[in-house]
Amino acid sequence: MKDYIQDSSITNSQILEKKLDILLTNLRYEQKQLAHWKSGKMSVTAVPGAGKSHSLATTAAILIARNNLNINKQLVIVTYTRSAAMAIEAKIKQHLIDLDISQDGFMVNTLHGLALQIINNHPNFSKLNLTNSTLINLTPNHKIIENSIDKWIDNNPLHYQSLLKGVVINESRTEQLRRKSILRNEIFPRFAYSIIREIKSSGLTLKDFEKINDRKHDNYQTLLLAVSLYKQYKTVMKSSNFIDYDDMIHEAINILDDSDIRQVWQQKVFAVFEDEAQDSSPLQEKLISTLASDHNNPTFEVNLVKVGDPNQAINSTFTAADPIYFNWFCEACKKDKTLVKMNQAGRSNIDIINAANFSLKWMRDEWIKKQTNLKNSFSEQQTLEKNIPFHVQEIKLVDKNDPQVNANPQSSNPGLEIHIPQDIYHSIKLIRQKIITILRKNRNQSIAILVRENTQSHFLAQNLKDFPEKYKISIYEVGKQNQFSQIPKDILTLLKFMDRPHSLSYLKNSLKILEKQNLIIKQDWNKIIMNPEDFLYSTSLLSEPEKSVIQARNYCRSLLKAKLELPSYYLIAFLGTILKYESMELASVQKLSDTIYDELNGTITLKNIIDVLKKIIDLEQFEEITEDNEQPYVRPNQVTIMTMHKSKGLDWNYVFLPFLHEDILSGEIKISATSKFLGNFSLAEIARTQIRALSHEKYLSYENNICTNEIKQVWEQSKLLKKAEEYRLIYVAITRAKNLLWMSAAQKGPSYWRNIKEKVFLQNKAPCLIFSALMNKFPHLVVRH
Ligand SMILES: Nc1ncnc2c1ncn2[C@@H]1O[C@H](COP(=O)(O)OP(=O)(O)OP(=O)(O)O)[C@@H](O)[C@H]1O
Repeated sequence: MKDYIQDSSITNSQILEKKLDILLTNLRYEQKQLAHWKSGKMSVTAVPGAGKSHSLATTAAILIARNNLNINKQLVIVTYTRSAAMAIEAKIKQHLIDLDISQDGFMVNTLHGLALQIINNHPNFSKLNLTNSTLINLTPNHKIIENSIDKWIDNNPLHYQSLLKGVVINESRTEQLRRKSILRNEIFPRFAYSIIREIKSSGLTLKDFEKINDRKHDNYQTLLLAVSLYKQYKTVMKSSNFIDYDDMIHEAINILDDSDIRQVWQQKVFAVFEDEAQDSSPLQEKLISTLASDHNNPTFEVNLVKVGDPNQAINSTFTAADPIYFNWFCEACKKDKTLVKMNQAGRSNIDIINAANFSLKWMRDEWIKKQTNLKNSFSEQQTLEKNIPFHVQEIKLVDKNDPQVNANPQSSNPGLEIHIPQDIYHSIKLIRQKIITILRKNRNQSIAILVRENTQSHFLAQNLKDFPEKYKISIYEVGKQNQFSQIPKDILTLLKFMDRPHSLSYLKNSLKILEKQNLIIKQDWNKIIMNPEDFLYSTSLLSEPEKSVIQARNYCRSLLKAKLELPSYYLIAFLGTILKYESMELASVQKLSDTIYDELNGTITLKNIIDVLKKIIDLEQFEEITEDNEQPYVRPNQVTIMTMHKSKGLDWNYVFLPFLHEDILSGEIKISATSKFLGNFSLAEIARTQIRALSHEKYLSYENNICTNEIKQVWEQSKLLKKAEEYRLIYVAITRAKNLLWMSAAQKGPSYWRNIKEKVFLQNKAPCLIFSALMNKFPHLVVRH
């Protein structure tokens, strides 16, 4: 390269062309198809590790250079998390620096960031007044949700009664009180939270919902309940002058309805590239396809490229994302011959690739088997077959002379180990030995232990805590860092209780936090605190409660005593001690306390503290103190402990997947015992499945029975979708490993992972189904201990 740069007869544009050629040559054949995109719609579906992010960044740089993109004509890249946006932006910038061209021909943004930019650019056209409104981060316990529920109950007494009645008839007054408390404080908040997000992202309007009025409904009229609660929420939000994150996307779409504004944006946008497109929703689709259209020729093909892997969709059971939209986009591109498949991946060793390919095929076959058992009508069966939530894909090794250094790394030992330790402590012992051996040989290796739940991360971290000192190996427990964001919310909950101890919900929420911190024992609080007064100040007329209840009561009483006895400026620090926070968490508590008192500027009362803290939480203004705010998940000589969900998009040399047990990885939706009077299902999940089905109807040419079927059938459907997502989660985890994938399912483990102390009772555990299938497929790699 240096030769031609120094050759004075070569012009700058020739040098640029040469550099672009090199960039292109360094892509694989499949990746080049993306880099050759010129206009129109294209879909790229790629196996894990195929280089989606890598080739997207290279393609962006080539397009920016070849089309002279600049601040007035930009390539827009949309991703789903801020960290992914930052990573892609850094890669593109580096290419542009190497190419010696300006860096303003592109923008990388999350969808919300993009929406905010549109709103801010046209403040006079926006109905949302971002300066006078409060942007809230919706949670199930948010006051707005509580208010919406209360209003809905007042306005819909008959519908409410039918829910209270449930399917288990019990008219006793105590039972009625209990049900009221559970509906109001448990079922409705979760229901409202999930349907609000689902409806908002569904792309459905209230008009769309009107058409379901005449259809048959289930006994609880779940869909109608969802829509009327949603309407109530909108009214309450409006009257409080609040907006939520999804309002911003709606508002950006509304602003773009204006033809002049649309023209400005469509002329500015060269094309839109969407990364992780399997996580898209109809609302997002609407915004980006508007931006990607040609203003002068609206019937022309959109300049839209979607890149994703449908088999890595792991957000659809807790957000409104749904891989089905990406699949449909791929189908459309296939017809137009603009579907690109990237099947070669250089990330992993061949044994890991074989395990991943086998797992995916097994998952798909299993799902089809289950689905066939659920045979509905013929037409439904056909639709379901078309919408199998696993894409047929096989990861292939890269060719010889691949541009990736050390592609498909080889090792003298197998790249897959399947262990069956005696119990979870034995698993830890094996993991410890293996890590020490790996890093003794080569300190440059990166290692991750991926688990299903944060409680398991914590257990692992506790059992590896001597590593930094004894073996000079760093331990990074990711969940622990993230728990810090919970600190202000937990403190607020306790303060609210201290302010109004007779509020049933405040008391219950506080008990849950004490429970989460392992300070008190988990129990059915609905029964115990039905009357807060009795619970807090029991009189001798009432029978002596159990020890565990007394313990909980003492904690609550000490909170109330602190309110009376401590100066207000000391309350937050006091709560940090009560909750037994550790050093880094306590530093965050101190920072929080300082921030609040600075804001209050002298007038410190409990009520004022609560008000300021609420504002801080709603505006997400508080940044906790963490060991490293950049959260470097992949580092040499470090063991990163995190959940499988968080691991998406990352890779490590060595990946450990311990505790692969069926009870935790079955994908069963857990229904709390207290809510069973409604039936053996989750009302929130029923509504989500129905809303999704209705939203799919917009793309299908016929009515989708799922939204009006009997609850039993809808529930079966919800369960299947959840199971499919759980399977995909394991697929994501498996495909993170480069050199070695170490899997285990111990024969004995705890029934409950929270707060595992020495000598906890262990019970027999069944391995999860995929683990058993892998054992059967690769018996020579199984180590029984
Ligand atoms: N053409 C290439 N030349 C060099 N390295 C490459 C090439 N393609 C991919 N890689 C490397 O392969 C690894 C995986 O790439 P990348 O992370 O882009 O894959 P991905 O498809 O986005 O993965 P995932 O599906 O897991 O998110 C990275 O280390 C990347 O640098």
